[in-house]
Amino acid sequence: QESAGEQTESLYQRLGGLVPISVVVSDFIDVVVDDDIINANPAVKAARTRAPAPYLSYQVTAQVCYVTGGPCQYLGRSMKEAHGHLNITEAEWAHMVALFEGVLDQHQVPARERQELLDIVASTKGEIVMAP
Ligand code: HEM
Repeated sequence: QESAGEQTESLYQRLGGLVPISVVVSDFIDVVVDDDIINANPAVKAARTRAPAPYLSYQVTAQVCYVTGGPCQYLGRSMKEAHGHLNITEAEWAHMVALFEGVLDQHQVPARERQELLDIVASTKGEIVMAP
C-alpha cells in the first residue's frame, strides 16, 4: 500500500485532506490579519470590512483544496482581481511568506509538502505584488 500509493497521492491527500488544510489556512489568516506590518498597508486594512477573516479562510481553503487536487471548487475572484487594488509591496510579500512558513512549521507540515505549498504561493506572486 505504501509503495504503490505514494507516487500517485495528490498533495491534497498527503496533507491529510480538508480538516488539516482548513486548520492551517485559518491559523495563517488569523496571523496575517493581526500582523502590524501587513496592516500598515492602508488598502489592505480597509479591505477587512469587505473581506473579514472567516470569509478569507473560506476562500483560501477552497482554493488550496482545489489546486492541490482535492474535491473543491474555487469560485472566488482571480488573484489579480482580488489583490490588484491593494498595492501590495515586495516587502509585504516577503513578510507574508515568512508568516506562512512559521504557521507551516507550527503545524509540522513535512518538508516535501511544505515546499510544494510554498511553490504554489510563489506562483501567484506576479498577480498579487503590484508595488516595488
Ligand atoms: C501579502 C500578501 C497578501 C495580502 C496582504 C492579501 C490580502 C488580501 C485581502 C485584503 C483580500 C480582500 C480583498 C478585497 O476583497 O478587497 C484578499 C483576498 C483574497 N486573497 Fe489575499 N492577500 C495576500 C496574498 C494572497 C495569497 C498568496 C493567496 C493565495 C495563493 C491569497 C488568496 C486570496 C483569496 C482566495 C482571496 C479572496 C478572493 C475573493 O474574494 O474572491 N492572497 N487578500
